[in-house]
Amino acid sequence: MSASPRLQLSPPWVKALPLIGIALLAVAPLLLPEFTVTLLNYIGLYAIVAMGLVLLTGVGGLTSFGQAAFVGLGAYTTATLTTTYGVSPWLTLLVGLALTALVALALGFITLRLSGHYLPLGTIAWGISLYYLFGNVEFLGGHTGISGIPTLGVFGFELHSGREFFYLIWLAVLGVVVLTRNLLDSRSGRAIRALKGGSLMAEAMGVNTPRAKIVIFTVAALYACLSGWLYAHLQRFVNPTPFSLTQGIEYLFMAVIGGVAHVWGALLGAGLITILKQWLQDWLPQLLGQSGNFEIIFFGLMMIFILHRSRDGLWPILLRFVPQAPAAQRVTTVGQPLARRPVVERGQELLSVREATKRFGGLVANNQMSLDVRAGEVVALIGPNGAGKSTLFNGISGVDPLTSGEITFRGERVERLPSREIARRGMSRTFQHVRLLSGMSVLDNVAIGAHLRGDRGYLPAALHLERDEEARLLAEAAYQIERCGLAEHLNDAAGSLPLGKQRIVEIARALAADPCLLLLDEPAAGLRYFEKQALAELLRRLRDEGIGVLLVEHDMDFVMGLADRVVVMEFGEKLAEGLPEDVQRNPAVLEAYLGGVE
Ligand SMILES: Nc1ncnc2c1ncn2[C@@H]1O[C@H](COP(=O)(O)OP(=O)(O)OP(=O)(O)O)[C@@H](O)[C@H]1O
Repeated sequence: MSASPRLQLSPPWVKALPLIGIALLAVAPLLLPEFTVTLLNYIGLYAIVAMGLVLLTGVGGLTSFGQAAFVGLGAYTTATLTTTYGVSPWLTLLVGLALTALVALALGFITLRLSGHYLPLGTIAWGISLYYLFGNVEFLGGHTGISGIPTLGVFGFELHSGREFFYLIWLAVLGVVVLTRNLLDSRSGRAIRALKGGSLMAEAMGVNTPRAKIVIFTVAALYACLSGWLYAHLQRFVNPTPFSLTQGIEYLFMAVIGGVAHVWGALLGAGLITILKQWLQDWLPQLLGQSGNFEIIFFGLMMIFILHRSRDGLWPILLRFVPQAPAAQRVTTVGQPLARRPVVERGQELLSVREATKRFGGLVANNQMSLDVRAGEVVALIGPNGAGKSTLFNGISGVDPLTSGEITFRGERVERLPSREIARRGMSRTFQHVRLLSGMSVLDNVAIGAHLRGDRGYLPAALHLERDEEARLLAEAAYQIERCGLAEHLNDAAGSLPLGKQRIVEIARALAADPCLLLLDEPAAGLRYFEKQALAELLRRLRDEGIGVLLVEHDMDFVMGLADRVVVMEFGEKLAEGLPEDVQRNPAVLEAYLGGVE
């Protein structure tokens, strides 16, 4: 399958920017004074930590104030093992990374269950705890610290000076940039990007969101550990001060001010804050006539100002002055399309709901509701506002489980399964209130629907060893977009489309999962006449292919012209069920639902 997204050409100099940056970095230590090289070294070290925060906070939406403690873990591990036990620094890097991964997994399992402001508070708690651990444990040198940390040797060449160290630090920065960008540009990356504001939708598409959170938490901690390891061997001395909560806040400043959701924002933020800090530390005491950490006050004010002006930090502002990077042609011709689920024989029962009841406190939103859907039929679920239709959808799809009742999907009881497990069994849905990731392209949004059709994990993604699978996922997404009539919007931001089209994007996303049962919650709302006709035509084609469709819709012409059977709800209960023509003549339905109008 191939698709032809719009391809724009980018000015060659924009494409060359990273290469120009690398060339400048290569010659920098040869030309710049010692002081500037030292400053650049620190910018590199901080940028590595900030990059982790871009992933964790900017993209994943999980705020952490405790990253400095992980930097300390990396620094103290190598400081202790090299000075006390004479272990090779390269081995201590591996030990530090392993230890950090263990600590991050343990802390992540506890902390990431917290939501809202409890999560940042949790990170503050363990950030402070680790800091005091460094200062109070005797064999870690207490507040005096550990000195005499050996230099690093690379291929027999000892890195004694900052100039020599420069290349190692910036190689690490480059590595972290590449890993992060690779990770975000993948199936796993889409799962991570869905965490901020789209967890419920992502789970319904089969994403294991708790796992995604733990992974980015651990990756951010590992970046911090790497930075700490480099720091310890650059300074050759460690004490607890650089790993305090204040430094943790400063890392967050860097990520937020630079551009919290942008990989390059981490570099910008680290550079800006480090240079500003240096400058302010020189000048503010002179201006104010006394010494103190006045720069922190300045950074606080700057943060508030920038967040007022540009919530996404400075990087997006900078981008405005650069000719827009084009939407890359990401969909390519693929040899082998994704495998499809075996088709369920037409007429075979797909879904059976029995006595479904859902209570919200004292309110009974669904009361003893029962319905069936077979393969190759369209069942419409109708009823006045507040009848309980969306609640039933949420119960069936596992998004908000029932209070009681049974749901059998393809012969298996599923009412206690999480939504991602129900999705895995072939049920896919859209939402009444559209749940798209509005800043992401239509292509990426739809590709989330195909999440369960790939299996390459986070590590292959970071190393870009999953390109073949990724190409097939994107080709599938592009095919479904084309099938739903949105090919011209492939690379548009999903949030830029009118609401009606956003609903169609949701259908394409659901179809990308290769479902045997589709739950569509008000798919025709906001569509114009011809768009509704096209949608009805698409749903008829799906029915002919053997897919079962359960549809909530208020547009009666649309429903009656399409549905094979209609189930009517009122006050959470089933009022009537039957063929469209029978339901339309049912006096109870006319009275209660259609207000007695024929
Ligand atoms: N999370 C919730 N907490 C409390 N009450 C809820 C919740 N979700 C739905 N309800 C209530 O349950 C009832 C059924 O709502 P539901 O959204 O399922 O109806 P609906 O038939 O889909 O209506 P509409 O056609 O307007 O979307 C309503 O009274 C609603 O206020």
